[in-house]
Parts: sequence; structure tokens; C-alpha cells
Amino acid sequence: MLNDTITHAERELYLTLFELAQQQPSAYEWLTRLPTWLNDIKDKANYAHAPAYQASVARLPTLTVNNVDLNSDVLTIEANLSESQRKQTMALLKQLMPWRKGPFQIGGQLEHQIDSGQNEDQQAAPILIDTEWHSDWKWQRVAPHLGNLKGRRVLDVGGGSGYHGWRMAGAGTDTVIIIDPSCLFYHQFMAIRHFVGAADSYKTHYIPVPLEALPEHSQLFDTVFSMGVLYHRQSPFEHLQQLKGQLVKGGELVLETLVIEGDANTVLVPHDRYAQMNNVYFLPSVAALIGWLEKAGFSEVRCVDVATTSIDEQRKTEWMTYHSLADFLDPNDCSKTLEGYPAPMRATLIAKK
Ligand SMILES: Nc1ncnc2c1ncn2[C@@H]1O[C@H](C[S@+](CC[C@H]([NH3+])C(=O)[O-])CC(=O)[O-])[C@@H](O)[C@H]1O
Repeated sequence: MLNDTITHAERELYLTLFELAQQQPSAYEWLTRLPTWLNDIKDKANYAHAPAYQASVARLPTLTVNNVDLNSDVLTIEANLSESQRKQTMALLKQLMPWRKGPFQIGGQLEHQIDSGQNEDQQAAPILIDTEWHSDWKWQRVAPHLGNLKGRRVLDVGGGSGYHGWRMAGAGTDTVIIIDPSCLFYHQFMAIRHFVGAADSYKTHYIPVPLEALPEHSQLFDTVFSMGVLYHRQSPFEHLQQLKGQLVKGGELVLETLVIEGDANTVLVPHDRYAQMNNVYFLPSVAALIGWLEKAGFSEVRCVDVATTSIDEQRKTEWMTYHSLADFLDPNDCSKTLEGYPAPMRATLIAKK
């Protein structure tokens, strides 16, 4: 049975898809599936924690927001925050742990208010959600190589908490749709959205589904990002085809994934775990990955960045207290994972449909 209440975020998402459907009829198929998508994520039978996450988001206080900076590395929501609001917000956000992708800051005054001493003594210290990942570092590596995002319709596949999606909005996109099947990350996004409010003119949306759930040939997006997802897929070519199906002709794919050293014929398929993850399948060399993209029908394929993940970029914090990268590397040789494979190295490739 479908829920009869609809949140503000859901309403804005419906409106965006209705608008989209005026220009591109394939969006109607999204609209027909949307009620089920949005209902399924609330269903306790699918996600035992869903009601608790929802309740945490619903209980977040309403703050007076002075400014939202979607272009800062620490994604900052400048707002008036009293001590009691701080306590309440901290407690509720901590119920949404582990926070993996960020960082975010809530609270903190505008500089001119601090200069004039306005409200200074009533203001609590801002809340810094120091996430497991410095997702800002990835954005710094990727952003300089992107085509201009201004006015573009963007899909972020596997967008996690939505950190990169907000950064895309900050770059002036027309619309961002983040998709990710994680119930927790969906609610983390909704928590941040609660504070961002109208600051992005409600142009950034989240649909809690995997890529495979989308209509196959939507051709709705000018840019499609798939960052940190390909190696989780058992069938990498299917993933590439599904990404292609979401792009308009001439659109840009941004693909970021784990790679290894080697030539066009080098691919690692970890036998069991990789860096303790039990859902890692294909780690190609950059040359092999270029070949895969070309075989999948993409053109102008180029690798714009290769970076070894450091234990400063991915680490345990107050907001993610489980094991992190340092625990997954060989203690005697940090160039290897615990399983003896090459330590995580990630490449970003850009290609045209
Ligand atoms: N089939 C799928 N469809 C969509 N999402 C999926 C699927 N399978 C897994 N995910 C989601 O993909 C994300 C992978 S993390 C990258 C986050 C961000 N992009 C980042 O680049 O930091 C990996 C990493 O730690 O880098 C998770 O949020 C999954 O739920």
C-alpha cells in the first residue's frame, strides 16, 4: 500500500520530473515508478532501520540559515545555533552514523556578524561532520576536468550521502538527481537537505534506487557520474551500458573506479575479499578500462587522474568509528591490502556518448 503523506522533498522531486517530462517523455516512466521507489525505502520490511532514520530526520530543529555554501570543501550551512539546538542536532545526526561521505558543517556565523559581535555569546560552536572520507579531495581531483556543469542536467550514480551531488549543484547545474540504494545514505542526504532548504532552489534530488532500477534508455542527462561503483558490479559492461542509456547523445560520462597497474589485458578479480570488502569484482588497468569504455560505444575516452588512496583521505573519525583504510592495509607494507593485492588506487575517466 502506498503512503498517503508526501514530504516536501518528494513533492519537489515529482515537480522536477513532471517538468522534465514536458521536454523528454521518457521521464514519464520515472514518474510511474516513483511512488513505489519512494514507498519501498520507508518500508520496515525492506529496511529495518527506516522508521528510526525517518524519525531522526523529522525531529531535526528548524534553524535560521544565513547562507549555504555549496562551493566550499567543508559543505557549510551557516546558521544560528543555540546550545540546545546544537545538542539536539548532534544527537539526531549521530543516530544516522556511520557518516562516510562529506565533510559537512552546520552552524557558524557569517563573518560580518562575528565582527560586529552580534549574537556572539548566544551562538554554539558549529557542528562539523568529519566523515570517514575526505570526499572534497576527490571532487578537487575530478572537477577541473569536467565540461562546464552550468545549466546541465546531471545524474550521480551511487552518490552516497549526496556530498558530490551538492558540489555539482554548487557548480551551477540545472538539476542533479542522485541515486543510491542505501537507506542510511538517503536519510543522511535528507538531513542535510533539511538545513540546505531552498538554498539550491530545490534542484538537488535523491532517489533511493540502484542504477539497474531506472528505465534503461532514459537519455535524460547531459552528464552522468559513476564514482566508486563499477568495482562493486558483477557485470561491468552492463553497468557501462546502463550509464550510457541515461545520457543524451553527446553527453559526458565521468567514471571513477579502482584500478591496478598494467596493460590493456590486465584485470584483477579478487578471489575473496579486497581490502576486506566482500563485494569487489573487477579492477582493470587504466588501459583496459579505456578499452572497455570504447567497446561499450563511448568515444573521446581519456583518463584525467590516477591517485592512490591515502589513510588521510579515508580514515576512522568521530562520525565513523568502525575500521577504515589503515586497518585494511598490510601493517608491514602499506602498498598492499591485507589480502596481498595492490593497495587502493583510483582513476577518473571521462568519455562522450
Ligand atoms: N547498483 C548500484 N547503483 C547505484 N549505487 C550503487 C549501486 N551499488 C552500490 N551503490 C552505491 O555506490 C556507493 C559506492 S561508494 C562511492 C560514493 C561516492 N560516489 C564517492 O565517489 O565517494 C564507494 C566508495 O567508498 O568509494 C555506495 O553508496 C553504494 O550504496
